[in-house]
Amino acid sequence: MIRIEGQPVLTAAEMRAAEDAVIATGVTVDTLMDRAGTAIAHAVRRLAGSNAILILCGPGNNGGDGYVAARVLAELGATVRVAALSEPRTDAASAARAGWPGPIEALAEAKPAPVLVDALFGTGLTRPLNGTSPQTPNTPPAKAGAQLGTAIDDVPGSPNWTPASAGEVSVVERLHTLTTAATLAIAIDLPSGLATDSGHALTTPPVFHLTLALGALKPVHLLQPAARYCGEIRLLDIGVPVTSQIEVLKSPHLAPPGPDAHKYTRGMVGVIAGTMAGAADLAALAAMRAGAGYVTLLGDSAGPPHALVRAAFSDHALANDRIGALVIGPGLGRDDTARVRLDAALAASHPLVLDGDALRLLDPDRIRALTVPVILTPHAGEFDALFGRSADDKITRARDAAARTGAIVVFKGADTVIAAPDGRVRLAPGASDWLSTAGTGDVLAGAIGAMLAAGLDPLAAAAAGVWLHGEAARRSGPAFIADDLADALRSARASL
Ligand SMILES: NC(=O)C1=CN([C@@H]2O[C@H](COP(=O)(O)OP(=O)(O)OC[C@H]3O[C@@H](n4cnc5c(N)ncnc54)[C@H](OP(=O)(O)O)[C@@H]3O)[C@@H](O)[C@H]2O)[C@@H](O)CC1
Ligand SMILES: [K+]
Repeated sequence: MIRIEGQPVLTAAEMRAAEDAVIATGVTVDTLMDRAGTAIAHAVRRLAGSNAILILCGPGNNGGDGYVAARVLAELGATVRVAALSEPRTDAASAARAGWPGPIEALAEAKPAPVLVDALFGTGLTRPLNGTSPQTPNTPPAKAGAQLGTAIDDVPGSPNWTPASAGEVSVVERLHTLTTAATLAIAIDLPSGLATDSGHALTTPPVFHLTLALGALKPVHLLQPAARYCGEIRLLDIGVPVTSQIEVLKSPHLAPPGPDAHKYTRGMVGVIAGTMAGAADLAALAAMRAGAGYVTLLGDSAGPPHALVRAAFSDHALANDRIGALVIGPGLGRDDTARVRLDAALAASHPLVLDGDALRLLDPDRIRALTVPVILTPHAGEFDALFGRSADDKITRARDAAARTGAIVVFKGADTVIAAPDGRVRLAPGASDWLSTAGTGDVLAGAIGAMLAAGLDPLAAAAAGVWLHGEAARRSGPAFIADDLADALRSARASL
């Protein structure tokens, strides 16, 4: 099981193309399914210990993976049962089922087990589960002592098999019931019911403890609301080479200051204050805690720390060519003073982090006309206001916005998407729900400002800022306030 940091993320079509490329070299689908099922079996065996396992198999290749996993688990000595939704519809899944020597129960009648493995639907689910299965398999006739090793003629599709006659079963209801009854629920590739690429649920699945992604991560594992159903995510290698412009965010390489460092070599950040001075204070504090050597706050400010250099807002103060990044937007306001300060900031030719009210005062064309590196940090409301609403998925929207403005776009949320104009994307996994409190966005803007001023390229700066922010939140536990979060950036940075 591979941890997900830094891993490429592929859409369903890209994953199929990667598999097809391997198949074109002479490797069969059955071989890939065998690798997938075997990897699943070993992972499940490690997690399940001696607990009994129930594997739910669907009609496609996701179900095929389930049959292979069942066979290998049985060979490994595990107590394993299989329940099927319907007949296999692919040759590979049929072959996999034929390789399972035990009985196959009807999903409608299967009793729970302590460990539940969902191999009903994977990347092939393209429409909602309508709640009923079209071909409910009948329970095979029970033979005395029928356990593992039962003859193959007991399974659906065999001469002894009789199709369902006892009505339809609600797939979704059975999945929920059996998952809830289990103490460990594992989804194969993705929880059944979720769309692979959009982050949406076609049908609401239960919440799993763990999802074993096959061959590569997919957007479903990172985008909300889908990701919250996946639980922990681990990647299983199935020998399919994959590359993508989209990667999971990973911890940044941030070198500590060298012996010849001084405050300016570590990066000077200018933060522009506005009507709500506290927001700019938070951004400035965050820039300092993230490691900036010198932070100056231009405009009215009152709070600590003493290390923050305060100055009146002026074109002269803005013209300081030591400033490596300007942060503008937190608490800026939208009045005439705010517009004057924003115009001056855009004219000052420093790399920019544009947040909050700055995003409300600008339009995409004006951002596109800027010649300095620019990082935008909109939350969903600011994003909609700037780029318009759209039904597209969050990755597509962030990419389009980056291409349109020429800026790095940090589309914030529980599933922050960072997109560059050249199409590269970084996806931040599993943000703390406690980040939903005032001022945390200001902290992010400041942290990104520190990274930009330190000389990281804009995508790396945005990614490093988001990572530090997420790690600081994780370290802060529950019920922190934005001031605590800014302070915790120090410990997040120290953990690298
Ligand atoms: N390709 C490879 O090399 C490898 C792939 N691998 C594995 O394959 C998985 C993808 O397999 P897959 O493409 O067969 O799709 P899968 O998710 O099993 O389901 C499709 C089936 O469900 C049906 N169906 C769809 N919607 C439905 C609905 N609402 N209600 C009812 N039925 C519905 C659909 O029917 P259809 O839409 O054609 O009518 C079709 O029969 C992938 O996640 C990974 O686990 C690995 O083994 C490695 C090698
Ligand atoms: K599944």
